[in-house]
Amino acid sequence: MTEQRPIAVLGGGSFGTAVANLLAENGHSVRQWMRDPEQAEAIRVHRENPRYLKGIKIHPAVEPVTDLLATLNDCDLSFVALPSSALRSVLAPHADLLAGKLLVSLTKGIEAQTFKLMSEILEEIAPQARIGVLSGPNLAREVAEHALTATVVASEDEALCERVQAVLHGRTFRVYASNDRFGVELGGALKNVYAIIAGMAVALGMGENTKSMLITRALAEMTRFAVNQGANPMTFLGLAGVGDLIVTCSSPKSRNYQVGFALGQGLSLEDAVTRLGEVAEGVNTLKVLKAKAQEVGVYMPLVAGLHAILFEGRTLNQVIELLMRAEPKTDVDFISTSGFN
Ligand SMILES: NC(=O)c1ccc[n+]([C@@H]2O[C@H](COP(=O)([O-])OP(=O)(O)OC[C@H]3O[C@@H](n4cnc5c(N)ncnc54)[C@H](O)[C@@H]3O)[C@@H](O)[C@H]2O)c1
Ligand SMILES: O=P(O)(O)OC[C@H](O)CO
Repeated sequence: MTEQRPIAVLGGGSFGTAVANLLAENGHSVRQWMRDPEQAEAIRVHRENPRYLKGIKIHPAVEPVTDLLATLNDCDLSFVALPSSALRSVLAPHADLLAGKLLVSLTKGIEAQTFKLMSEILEEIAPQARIGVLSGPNLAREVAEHALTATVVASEDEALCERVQAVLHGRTFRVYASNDRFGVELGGALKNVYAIIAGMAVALGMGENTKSMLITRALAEMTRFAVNQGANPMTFLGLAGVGDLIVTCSSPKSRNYQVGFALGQGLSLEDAVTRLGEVAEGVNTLKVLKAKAQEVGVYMPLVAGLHAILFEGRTLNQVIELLMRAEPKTDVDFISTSGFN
């Protein structure tokens, strides 16, 4: 059923645009808020977002807007697709408008100073709001081009999940539900770090065995950390865990993978990020995750290895030597090894 009130999408980047189009194609009227009036005007006139999703037609029911206050007033359901570095500063000044509203974060990052996930920030800013997250193997361009795609909406609020499924579910976009908001959101944030490593491995010409080892050991690390933080490890077997890890570690369309690929080609981190010109959340996540893993005593050798290369002056060969010669471990953490002597 078509919603009476418009639905808001906050963020003028590639994923905000892809989700705004999906909502509009499902018959909803959409206000896509962006900070840049010139970008809004360009979309209004040309019906395209050339900087972020060149070649994708923007549906007539998507209205680009720059008045955040009016947008939050007019809409009771908002999808938040802002970079993690901007979410708090954009929404905190409007906290009083958010009580009772439905806020769904699409952002896959961790706040640098607090180690908070985006829905935790939303909760802090707007304790009276109803909060959820959407995460999964969802490359924006493929979503916009109608590649068959699945995602997960997660919240303790079942009615919120049903509403998101109702507005977003469509012919090419399938929305599964979960009540593990923390696990789903953590999966989306953590996988970005491993996509950088995977991109590097490809640029360096590493083999298929290596790529498979990387993805599988990444999943082991992510899950180990998540369990330490109180998440349900089973969530990591789903779309928002292994699903998103696979797509981001295998696709040159992923920005995090692209940063890793550029690093593997010999670019500095600064040049790799500049060349990308879009958000690659994994760079910040790597810094905060390395510190957090150390603080809570979780063994994350891939995270530590990438951090050592990018921020501690270690060479790739030194790190590979360390990783490969590390003390042998058991394969899967959560299987009892009591049968071993
Ligand atoms: N692109 C994808 O395939 C994809 C898929 C799923 C989730 N995500 C997540 O969505 C989030 C947004 O990513 P994206 O791909 O849309 O980013 P993007 O790089 O395509 O665009 C970022 C947008 O945010 C805007 N922005 C930056 N700082 C801002 C600020 N202070 N105030 C207001 N707007 C600001 C930019 O102007 C731009 O419009 C990220 O956390 C990303 O991990 C992206
Ligand atoms: O382009 P990336 O690396 O931000 O990844 C996009 C999505 O998160 C993939 O699910």
